[in-house]
Amino acid sequence: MSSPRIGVLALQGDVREHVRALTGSGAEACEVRRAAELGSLDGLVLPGGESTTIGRLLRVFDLLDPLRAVVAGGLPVFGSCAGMILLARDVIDGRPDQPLIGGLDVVVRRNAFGRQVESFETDLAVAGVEGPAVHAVFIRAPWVEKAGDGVDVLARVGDRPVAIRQGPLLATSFHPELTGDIRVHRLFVQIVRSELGLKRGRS
Ligand SMILES: NC(=O)CC[C@H](N)C(=O)O
Repeated sequence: MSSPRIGVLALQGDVREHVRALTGSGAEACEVRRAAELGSLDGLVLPGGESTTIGRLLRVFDLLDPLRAVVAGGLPVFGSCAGMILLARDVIDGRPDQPLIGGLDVVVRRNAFGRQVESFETDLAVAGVEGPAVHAVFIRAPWVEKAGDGVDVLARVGDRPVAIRQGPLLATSFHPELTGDIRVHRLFVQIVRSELGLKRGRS
């Protein structure tokens, strides 16, 4: 089977790490900066970084509406950390006017784990990821405060969802791209492949 083509939004954040993890998961990965590049993609990753900065750059580069359109059109998207915030329908403790792409029926709390533990690491069981627990790195991470019925929770810290899926959209509060364990990226590539299969079946 040919490799799915997966873009990584490359305005700010840890782009190279995602490209590496996607390539290791059997995808053809490319950096994306312009709306014209979205049309050729089978999937997209929104990296971690700073959601307010990425949001501002989305406006500057006229990417906000094109991204909303591809999400509404069913493109599989994986958002990690800041990427999860961008996919949310609303954010608590965001900056005023912070632009979101939306798509996931969730409200997230930005910088949710608080100052004293802004960054921490823990091992998590993630539904859909086989084998040992995933070592999860949280850096000023959000959590999911409210989720609609269509959202599957794949992992929690305490009772807070930190990995979720809604159809072709996947999001984690943590950074699977930073650990060298590419199983979450493999899960996303699987989602992309099965969406491609569905699309072919329909056409
Ligand atoms: N590591 C991250 O992506 C941090 C997210 C950041 N706190 C934000 O609001 O976007």
